[in-house]
Amino acid sequence: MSYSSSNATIAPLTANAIVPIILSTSQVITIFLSDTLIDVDSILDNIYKDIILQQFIIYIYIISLFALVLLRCLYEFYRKEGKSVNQVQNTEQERVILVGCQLADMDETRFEYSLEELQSLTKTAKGQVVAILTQKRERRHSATYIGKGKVEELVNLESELQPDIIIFNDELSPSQVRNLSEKLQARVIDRTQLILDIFASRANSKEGKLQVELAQLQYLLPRLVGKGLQLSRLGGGIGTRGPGETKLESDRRHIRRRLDDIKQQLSVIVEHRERYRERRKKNNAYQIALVGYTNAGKSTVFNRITEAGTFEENLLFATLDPMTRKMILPCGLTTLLTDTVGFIQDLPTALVAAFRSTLEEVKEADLILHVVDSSNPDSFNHEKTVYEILDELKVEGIPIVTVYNKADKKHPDFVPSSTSDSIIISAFDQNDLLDLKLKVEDEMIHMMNEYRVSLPSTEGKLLASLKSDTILKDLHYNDSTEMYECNGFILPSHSLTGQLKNFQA
Ligand SMILES: Nc1nc2c(ncn2[C@@H]2O[C@H](COP(=O)(O)OP(=O)(O)OP(=O)(O)O)[C@@H](O)[C@H]2O)c(=O)[nH]1
Ligand SMILES: [Mg+2]
Repeated sequence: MSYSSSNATIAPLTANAIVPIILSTSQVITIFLSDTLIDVDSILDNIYKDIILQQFIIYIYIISLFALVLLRCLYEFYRKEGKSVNQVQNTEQERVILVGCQLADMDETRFEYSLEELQSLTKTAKGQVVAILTQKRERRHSATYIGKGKVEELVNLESELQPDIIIFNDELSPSQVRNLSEKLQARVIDRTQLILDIFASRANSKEGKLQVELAQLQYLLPRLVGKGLQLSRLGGGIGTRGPGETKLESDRRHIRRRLDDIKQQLSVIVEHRERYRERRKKNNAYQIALVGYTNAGKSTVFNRITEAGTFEENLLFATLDPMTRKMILPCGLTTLLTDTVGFIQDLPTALVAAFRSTLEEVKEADLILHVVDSSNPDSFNHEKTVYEILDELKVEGIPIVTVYNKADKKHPDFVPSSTSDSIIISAFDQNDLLDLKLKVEDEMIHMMNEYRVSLPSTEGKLLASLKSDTILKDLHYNDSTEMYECNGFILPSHSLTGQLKNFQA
């Protein structure tokens, strides 16, 4: 490090040693040069000033260095503290009591599966189930969901187990929530709120966040009691999480304004998505959609046949945003595969509405791959639920292949029940995935028209398109005619169809 002055360059740490030498020699220099052009005193004055300035700068430098080190230490200390506080918050699970009401027309196993599912949902929302309380009733109690005696039982259980939250297995009416909350200390939420909460913590894209917020506000609006009620809902644990930074605390009027705003923003995104879809259609892309019950293994299949990086986890609703990737079939044909949000029994209507635009992708598909988890004892009902939701979304006339997944741990009672074409695979088995691709190829051929053309060698571009855009079954060069003889299958709507007519064999 060096210090520069107008007269000299002096290393700061040697400056003090130089000063006495300069002082002792200054008189001699003054005698010799007294009558000369150089004023030695003024030179020495300047040197003194430089040295004082230099020392001042060194002190400032050392002080700043200390301050910086101190600040860094404080920053590191608080960063670590903050992290450990967050870690505790993340790992600290909320204690949950689940409450279910089995109606007379609901069979025992169905009810058990729905409670198991509620447990999985609670686990996904990072809750810890400490007790499950159930009751059989003709119909749900209009004021408190479960009967009076059962509510008393719940109150006692609550004082014994001290849960943070009590989750009811069905959607509660606003008055049921109110009445139950009056009797219970813990937060009362229903299945819908739990699902909305999971969606809120999963939403990544702008569209996903807006859709979840829309669903949450639509759920909240009829539940606001009184004008101007404040809902301080953020940061309170399960059932209180909002999408992104948006606060869910406000009055009705504000919520309505926000709803309009979200709808407006979503319509812009939907328009963009539609344009994108049109473009894909124009490019003759063959579109395949993966649909299925949550946790069936859609993203796992998607990742392994397209080598994309979609979030796959043994949690419900791992995927919220649809994702599309290229999938090349063994015949060389390029298709577009879309992974979608999982379905669930009693999917909150607000969510179905909010995710309608996302699921529009499915309506546009040429083929649907319906993934079913064959290891789940309730797979039959899962399949049924998916069909019901597809009906609700008005997905009609699209061929469906049922993909029974998780064959490696198939449930002993599992029997394929699909009336559509089906295949049993394990997403972890490469051969099975190849079989799935061949199955897709087969399905496509059923929808295609056969063509036979003879192409002159000058039609290299068309030949390349036939390879990537159609299923080219046979291609050979005929020496005598000097033509390429091609035989394959093409979608009736494909733009190449017209061109091929000119070269029909
Ligand atoms: N044993 C076995 N596990 C599988 C198979 N396919 C998927 N899984 C597991 O099932 C779990 C759920 O898989 P995902 O691919 O996230 O399921 P998903 O259908 O995309 O779920 P959502 O996004 O929630 O709708 C993960 O733990 C996967 O590892 C399979 O063939 N065999
Ligand atoms: Mg997924």
